[in-house]
Amino acid sequence: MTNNTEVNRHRPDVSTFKSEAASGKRPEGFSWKSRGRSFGYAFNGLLHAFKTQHNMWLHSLAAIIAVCLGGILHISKTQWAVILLCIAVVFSLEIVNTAIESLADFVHPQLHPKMGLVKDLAAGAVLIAAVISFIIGCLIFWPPLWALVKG
Ligand SMILES: Nc1ncnc2c1ncn2[C@@H]1O[C@H](COP(=O)(O)OP(=O)(O)OP(=O)(O)O)[C@@H](O)[C@H]1O
Repeated sequence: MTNNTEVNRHRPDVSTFKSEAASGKRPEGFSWKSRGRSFGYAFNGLLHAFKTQHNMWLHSLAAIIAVCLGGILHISKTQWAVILLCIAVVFSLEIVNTAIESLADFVHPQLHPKMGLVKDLAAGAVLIAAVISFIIGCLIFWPPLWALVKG
């Protein structure tokens, strides 16, 4: 369940957005300023997910372990690419899951079987990515780790 106080604390200041909308400035053409602002909003979402989602901490721990093992075991460039892709997919899906949870809580704060199913489905997507990533990690790290242990 998403904490509303946390949501409000990290929500971007939308006054600029509102004033632009009111003055009919939006949609605007390309500008580095608006791209920078857009990047700021995305970064804000990331920060919110890291601060409020305990699963993000677990994913971070797993990612740090994987990166350390990759460095220690000198895995190949292709293996690095696969590991980094796994990390990106798990983090991205967790953030999408958080977005769906927030939306569900906002649209329908009361308990409803459909809302429960929506959240279960989003959580299922994260679970698949995390389990498959774990298996990929084992496939990549186990052989060199075993060789290191055996001496
Ligand atoms: N509004 C709701 N109606 C019905 N069932 C719900 C509702 N909200 C949550 N649930 C059920 O409770 C489960 C957990 O929901 P919650 O929002 O706490 O997600 P979580 O992933 O466990 O929490 P967190 O985001 O803190 O890790 C859902 O997967 C769903 O089965």
